[in-house]
Amino acid sequence: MSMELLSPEELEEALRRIGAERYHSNHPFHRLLHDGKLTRGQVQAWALNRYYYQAQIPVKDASLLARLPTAELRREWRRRIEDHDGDGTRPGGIERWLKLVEGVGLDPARAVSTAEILPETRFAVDAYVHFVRDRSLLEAVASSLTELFSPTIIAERVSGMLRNYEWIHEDTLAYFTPRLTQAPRDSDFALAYVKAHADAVEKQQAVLAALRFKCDVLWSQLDGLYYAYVAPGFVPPGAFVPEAA
Ligand SMILES: O=C(O)c1cc(C(=O)O)c2c(n1)C(=O)C(=O)c1cc(C(=O)O)[nH]c1-2
Repeated sequence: MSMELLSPEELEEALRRIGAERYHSNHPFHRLLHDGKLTRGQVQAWALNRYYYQAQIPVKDASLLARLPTAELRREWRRRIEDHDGDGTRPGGIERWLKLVEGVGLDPARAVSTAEILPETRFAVDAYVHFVRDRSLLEAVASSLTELFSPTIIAERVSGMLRNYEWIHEDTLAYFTPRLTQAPRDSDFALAYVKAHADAVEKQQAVLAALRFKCDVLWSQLDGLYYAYVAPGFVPPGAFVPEAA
């Protein structure tokens, strides 16, 4: 790996290469999900586990927000929290994810309790929250950059799932529609921040490592789902067990 100072454009290219190699769009569970190869119980397991990620996103954003030094930066980041928590009148992402859980046939209270999620989900999501809390502000911002790649996977997932599961309807997947505009807005801001502030070799290397870490957070959640619900199918004690189809 070269350890030269990259131009901002080269840094962006290096970040995008990490996404091309490591983003969870390359995971076999994602393919099975959008190709219609999963049973309803397996899709339920995905929705139930992914809820924990959704629920912790504003928690990690609140810890990041607290460290931003200016009103302008805080205003920008605050929007992310509102997107997920809602404003008391319009539902936010957490509430919309619960509609998805309900839409795939599970009681949303089972997602909210988090009692039945996989240990991999809990460890990976908690590691993300702790990373953002404990690392530099620059690394924390950089770890959100997987969102550069999410519009593509979301478009793939939504069209694939609507095409391939007759029991999934458009309103079930409504969670994802606002993400297609929120994610580019958020990641454009984070990318500009990172390109402006990663002005030394060590900072650039830390930024690249932060994005690799975050790809691992997403990847290991799908690994957990695959191991428990696809093959070999070892569901950890206490975790969600799909009803027999
Ligand atoms: O559907 C997806 O594949 C996907 C991926 C990601 C991501 O790349 O972290 C996020 C989301 N969705 C998402 O809905 C979301 O709100 C979100 C927030 C963040 C973040 O790191 O701050 N990532 C993501």
